[in-house]
Amino acid sequence: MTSTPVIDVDRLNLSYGDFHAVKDLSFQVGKGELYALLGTNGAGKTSTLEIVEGHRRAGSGTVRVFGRDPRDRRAVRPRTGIMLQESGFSPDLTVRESVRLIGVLSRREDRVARLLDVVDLTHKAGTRVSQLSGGEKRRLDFATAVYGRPELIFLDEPTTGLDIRSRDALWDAVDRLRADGSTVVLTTHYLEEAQQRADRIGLMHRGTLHREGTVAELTRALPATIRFSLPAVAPTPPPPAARRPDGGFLVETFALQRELRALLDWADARAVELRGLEAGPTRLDDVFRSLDGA
Ligand SMILES: Nc1ncnc2c1ncn2[C@@H]1O[C@H](COP(=O)(O)OP(=O)(O)OP(=O)(O)O)[C@@H](O)[C@H]1O
Repeated sequence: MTSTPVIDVDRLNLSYGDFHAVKDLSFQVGKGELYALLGTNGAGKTSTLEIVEGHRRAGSGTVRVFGRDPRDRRAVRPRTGIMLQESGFSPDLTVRESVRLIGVLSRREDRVARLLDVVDLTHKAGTRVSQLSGGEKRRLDFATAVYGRPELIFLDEPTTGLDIRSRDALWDAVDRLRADGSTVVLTTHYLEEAQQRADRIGLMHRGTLHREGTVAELTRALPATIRFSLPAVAPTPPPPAARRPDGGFLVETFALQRELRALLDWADARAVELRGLEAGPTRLDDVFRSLDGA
């Protein structure tokens, strides 16, 4: 990382009683990066982000955001937008009032109408928060997190409950913010979103950063896969194709093109149909599954 990192976490530890939830965790996020902090359930992502966001005190270690202690709220908060998993809006406020209130608290400049347009809630501006659907509340959360185009944005499971159009709109808005230089920290259980969007991924498991890198770096160590199934009367394909418990076949290989060609030649020679054929590099899901034994 060439310039000073926006987020610098160094040997962070946190315990709840005698349970060691975050163990010697170190990572950095550079300016303009989209960093996805992913992990298994209970890995310690939320605990870590609560500390980085200034909501929780570290047990030990150092955390710096813009070179400051994140608990120095006056210095850090105006430069930061946070979309939490659970919104803390008053149910009696309208959508417009909620955005305006967060805007005042953020001490950033923006136009409420612009924000409502970004998240397609203009037609709900006068509606009380208590009357919004789950997806609409999530869009309101996003609007308040990006009020005033903050330099650093935390998105905690941002697309949970959003339909496909709203997801696309949210990512378009994130792309525009990134084009303006914003740094984004994302947590999500939708791995394909992280795979598509993240510059780098930190993979947490049981309190530690198990692996870190670009998607290519994380998936390189694992073989590519070919998946297919065969009609009931077809001959058995030669190794390395192996039958899976669901009756389909799986080839794991570091020579994807060669194995795929061999398989297609084998099928052509026998006039066998390869049903549901899929071939490609390892997905992030497979990296996750490899954590199970870790
Ligand atoms: N207030 C608390 N008191 C005691 N234990 C806690 C507390 N908060 C979290 N934990 C424990 O610390 C561990 C890490 O929790 P955390 O919420 O940070 O994980 P996470 O990676 O965000 O998980 P998930 O993906 O399931 O949301 C879990 O085992 C959890 O049970």
